[in-house]
Amino acid sequence: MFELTVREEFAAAHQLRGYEGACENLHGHNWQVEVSVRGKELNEIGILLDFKELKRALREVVAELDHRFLNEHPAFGKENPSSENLARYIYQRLCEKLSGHPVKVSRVTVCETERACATYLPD
Ligand SMILES: Nc1nc2c(c(=O)[nH]1)N=C([C@H](O)[C@H](O)COP(=O)(O)OP(=O)(O)OP(=O)(O)O)CN2
Ligand SMILES: [Zn+2]
Repeated sequence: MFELTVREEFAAAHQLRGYEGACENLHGHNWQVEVSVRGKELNEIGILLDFKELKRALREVVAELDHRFLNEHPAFGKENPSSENLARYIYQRLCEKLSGHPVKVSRVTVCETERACATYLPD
């Protein structure tokens, strides 16, 4: 089994509805996103999935979030744009984009800061 990992970042604002504290107020983060995919079969030149393709897919997903007020994004109309929900959303969008490739998304980590991260791991 092989695992590839790529990273991206985006800047966005959010507020956590129902949070008892300052995080209920509008504020922003420079979010860091780390994504890993797994697969068993390498192609004829020894590649599981071209990093270029993986980075492109992640950039496309991140572009939908960058410089947005995340609470107004359709995915977060009801669910809070917490790091946990963002990680799951990015996982779901990446699965769609990578469906034609011989890999499975194995984890998505979203960090609000260097010291606070949430990871979504599919069952
Ligand atoms: N499990 C989660 N907890 C919190 C989330 C989250 O998405 N998942 N989000 C927040 C807020 O977004 C807040 O902006 C972050 O709060 P915090 O990490 O406390 O940020 P501080 O800079 O204030 O951290 P300190 O280390 O306490 O200074 C809150 N929790
Ligand atoms: Zn926050």
